[in-house]
Amino acid sequence: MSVVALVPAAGRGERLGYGMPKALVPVNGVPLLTRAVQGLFESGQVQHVVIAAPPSDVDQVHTATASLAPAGGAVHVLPGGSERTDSVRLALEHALRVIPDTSIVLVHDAARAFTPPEVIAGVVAAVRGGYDAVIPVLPVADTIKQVDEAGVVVSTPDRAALRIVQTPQGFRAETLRAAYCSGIAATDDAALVEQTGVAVHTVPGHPHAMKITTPFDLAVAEALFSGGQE
Ligand SMILES: Nc1ccn([C@@H]2O[C@H](COP(=O)(O)OP(=O)(O)OP(=O)(O)O)[C@@H](O)[C@H]2O)c(=O)n1
Ligand SMILES: C[C@](O)(CO)[C@H](O)COP(=O)(O)O
Repeated sequence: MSVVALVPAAGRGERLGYGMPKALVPVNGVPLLTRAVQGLFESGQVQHVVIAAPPSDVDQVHTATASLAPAGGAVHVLPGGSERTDSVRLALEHALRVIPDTSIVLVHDAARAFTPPEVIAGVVAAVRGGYDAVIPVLPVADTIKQVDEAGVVVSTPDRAALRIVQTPQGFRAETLRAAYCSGIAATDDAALVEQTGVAVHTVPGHPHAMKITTPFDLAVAEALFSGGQE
């Protein structure tokens, strides 16, 4: 079964405010996107990576990542879309068109550049084991409130039933293809699958799989991964 990872990397990184697309921002000299792709291949489970890159940087991204693929695999780079869902859709269409025997698809944010390879392998193992859709999650440490438009609290959901969702999210290729037929947008890929009635299963995530979104997150990553700990 060929495992293909789609890497949405075309975001502008406005909340980070670094002055370049977030995927290209270096942490201790290595761009986030390069780290994310390295982690996917280091899991030992991924043969092909399809990157949805910032449209102005496709050639640069291809040069930086092509040599990371293992023997028999490849890195494919194409221009991403205007929203994350568009980038994933474009990468999925490419994978299904040009990579033979694509049977399992992972979707992994470039912004989750420090995801341990063991988490990636765990997601793949759960799909290989028979689940159609698998996501890595963490428990919620804070109390969560639902509020109305005026910021007034409406309810306090039981946090024992809530999870923080990470990537990679893993799917049988046909399950994700069918979910993307809907044409709607969502903040993660599992939400599209949920709407088709397919059960989405969870496996343990990891704090290092945090999404680099703000300057605070980048500072945390620089402190954690200042060399040697990776
Ligand atoms: N049009 C887009 C928007 C986002 N992404 C990717 O989706 C992942 C999660 O998005 P997020 O962290 O929100 O990144 P940005 O959209 O860059 O952030 P911001 O909203 O701050 O601009 C990132 O790897 C990002 O590059 C993408 O491929 N295409
Ligand atoms: C897919 C995701 O990383 C799961 O937590 C997240 O939903 C991406 O959201 P964003 O709005 O693109 O940051």
